[in-house]
Amino acid sequence: MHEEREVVVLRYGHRPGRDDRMTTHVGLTARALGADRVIFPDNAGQSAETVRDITDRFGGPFAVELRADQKAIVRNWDGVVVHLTMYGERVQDVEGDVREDVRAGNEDLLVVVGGEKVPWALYERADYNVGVTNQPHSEVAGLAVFLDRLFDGEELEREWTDADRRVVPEATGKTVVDADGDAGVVDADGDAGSVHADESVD
Ligand SMILES: C[S@@+](CC[C@H](N)C(=O)[O-])C[C@H]1O[C@@H](n2cnc3c(N)ncnc32)[C@H](O)[C@@H]1O
Repeated sequence: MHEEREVVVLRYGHRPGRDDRMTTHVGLTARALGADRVIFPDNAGQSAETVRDITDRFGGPFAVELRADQKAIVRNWDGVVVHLTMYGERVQDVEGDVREDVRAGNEDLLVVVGGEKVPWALYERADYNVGVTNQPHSEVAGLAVFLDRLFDGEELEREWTDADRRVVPEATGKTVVDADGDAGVVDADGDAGSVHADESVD
């Protein structure tokens, strides 16, 4: 369901230090699983840098924005707003309606994931409060399952543009090649060589 409509992930709230890794992973997951853009709070500059760096190396298109006005972004969003929360309606019950709303209205979609407590106004403004199970877990897991449901798995087939490097899927080993495919082998940090299971396992 991609076409020209934008799917944007908003990370609502960020505690520097404590949330750095989680916020970075929200961005990486948004990118890997088909969103067009992530918006981080403006105190999450380090996470933004990491996600941009991965996009430069492994491809896009994917945009990262830092914004101070989280409340206003949600309030003024011109399109559909989904808020992921353990208290929401079951994803399996509403995923079709969300897809239909986005398609029918040719609307952009904002997917909001929280960190610490989110304001009640977000529950009220959201067109859908969606639970990926009604059990407490993590924004990264919730986002991954929601995006995969939204795109019906099609995001797994996505092609990447402007990548420096590409992972070669294989049963065993860690091979990363130039994106052209033929200009030598690099490892994930950009050094020459490939890493196989007998040499190193992270
Ligand atoms: C540490 S949790 C906070 C849990 C919070 N009490 C809540 O409202 O979901 C941080 C974020 O993870 C996401 N999350 C946690 N459990 C979820 C679930 N079962 N379904 C969807 N999203 C979830 C929500 O976006 C939440 O804001």
